[in-house]
Amino acid sequence: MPDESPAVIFVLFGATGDLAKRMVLPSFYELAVENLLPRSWALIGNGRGHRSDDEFRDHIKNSLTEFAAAPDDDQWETFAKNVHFAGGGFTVDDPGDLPSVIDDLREKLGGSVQLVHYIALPPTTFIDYTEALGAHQLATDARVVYEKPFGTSPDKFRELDVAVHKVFDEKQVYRIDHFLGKESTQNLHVLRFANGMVSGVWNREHVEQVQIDVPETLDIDDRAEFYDATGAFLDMVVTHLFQVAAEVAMEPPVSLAADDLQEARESVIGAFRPLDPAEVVYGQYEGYRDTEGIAADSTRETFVAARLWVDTDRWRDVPFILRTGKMLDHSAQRVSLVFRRPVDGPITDVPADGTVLTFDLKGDGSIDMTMTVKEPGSGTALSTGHLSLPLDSVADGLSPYSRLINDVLRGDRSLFTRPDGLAHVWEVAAPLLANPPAPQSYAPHSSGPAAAAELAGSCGWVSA
Ligand SMILES: NC(=O)C1=CN([C@@H]2O[C@H](COP(=O)(O)OP(=O)(O)OC[C@H]3O[C@@H](n4cnc5c(N)ncnc54)[C@H](OP(=O)(O)O)[C@@H]3O)[C@@H](O)[C@H]2O)C=CC1
Ligand SMILES: O=C1O[C@H](COP(=O)(O)O)[C@@H](O)[C@H](O)[C@H]1O
Repeated sequence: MPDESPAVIFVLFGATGDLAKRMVLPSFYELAVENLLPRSWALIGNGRGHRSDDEFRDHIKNSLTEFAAAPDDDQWETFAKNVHFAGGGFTVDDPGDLPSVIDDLREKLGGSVQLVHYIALPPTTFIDYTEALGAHQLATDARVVYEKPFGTSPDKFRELDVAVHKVFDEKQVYRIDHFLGKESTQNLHVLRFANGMVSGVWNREHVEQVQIDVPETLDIDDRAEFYDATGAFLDMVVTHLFQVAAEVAMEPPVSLAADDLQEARESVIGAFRPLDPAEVVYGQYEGYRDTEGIAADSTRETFVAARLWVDTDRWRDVPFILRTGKMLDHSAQRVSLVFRRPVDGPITDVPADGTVLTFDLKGDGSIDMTMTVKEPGSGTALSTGHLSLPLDSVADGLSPYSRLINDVLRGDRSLFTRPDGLAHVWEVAAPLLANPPAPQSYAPHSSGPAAAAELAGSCGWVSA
């Protein structure tokens, strides 16, 4: 960043929490080490309790050691000098220590200062903290980042949206969905629009179905209370999987400028058909109810598979099959376009999953192609072959959270969600929330309920 960029004061609400230690703090440190922060900056952690600056610095150092890598001594010294803690909570009636810590830092940093508020708090508190930011004049010209989920039901979404816009202008708001920050997710539009060979086949004429498949081997033991109140559908589908589906389904944006890209992605969500509960399978892994903190009669889903339809000329009648769940037999984050088999010509016995373009979103990401080829040797038997382009072979990328926080600092909103898109998300979700199917039990470390396999039809789940 050039030297003339304004100083940044980054206020992390929920600084003592799980997300902060696993993602936000290590990412902020990564930006510092990569020289992607402005020349002058300060990080303020906020919480209800009191901690000294040094205690908070130790907390960050431990988080880095546990979730990233132990910091280099010199780099850590430079970083730690800019870190502060403002305790005592933050409410409309009592702002605690935060305003005075910000005032001191404004004076110390001098010149123009960009305030960035990162709300890494339980979603039930988003409205209170938003109102407090307004009440204590900390919203003017600031940027604010909301963690997901932005709302927990159609009504709660609307309430939150109104509360946020009473305090902030839409241009100040960054609703984060870290799946949009993944390298491979961004290649869904770059590969498509930069390669005529790909853009020409990105439609219903050539694509039989789209699969967005995010199985996880993880359990929920560390987050039992959050998970039992949330479930797989809200935790993963209305958030990450819908945004990724929109990345696949969008029409070409006017340009890749932030507003155009965001407009293309968010507006196609308006064409998602409300989910039909008959096309959704819920599952719960055996043993879930024995977890500490989970009610013995919980019907919370730990697995979802759903068929989504996108009613545009490009995608009409092409199923988008979404799947995610905990305690499954493998972990993956794959978006696959399964291509139609040739309808005429000399080769008719091509397997249903014989031509598949896959974007692997996990880690550094890769783009993979499965193609039907001739089995080596005599005869004309068919086989399938795979090509893989690991994205770390192209360039070193930032982790998704670092990438998105960097975008906030640069004022680029292209990879953040918009309220019109989210309003549609909740309309799509509403029939299922009103009438959820009973979860079917599945064995831990299996592929989930058998009924989910049927949703994928003759192709099967291509990442299985
Ligand atoms: N954890 C994860 O893996 C992910 C989390 N998220 C989202 O990030 C946000 C934060 O999640 P996470 O860090 O897990 O949450 P935590 O439950 O760890 O809460 C974060 C912090 O918020 C403060 N807090 C807790 N309850 C309240 C309350 N009722 N009022 C005010 N402050 C409170 C606590 O800090 P103190 O006691 O110091 O005040 C706590 O350390 C959520 O919106 C979540 O959905 C998104 C993706 C992944
Ligand atoms: O937001 C969430 O995402 C993670 C999976 O994403 P990853 O990229 O961090 O692996 C998921 O495990 C978690 O339940 C969910 O809250």
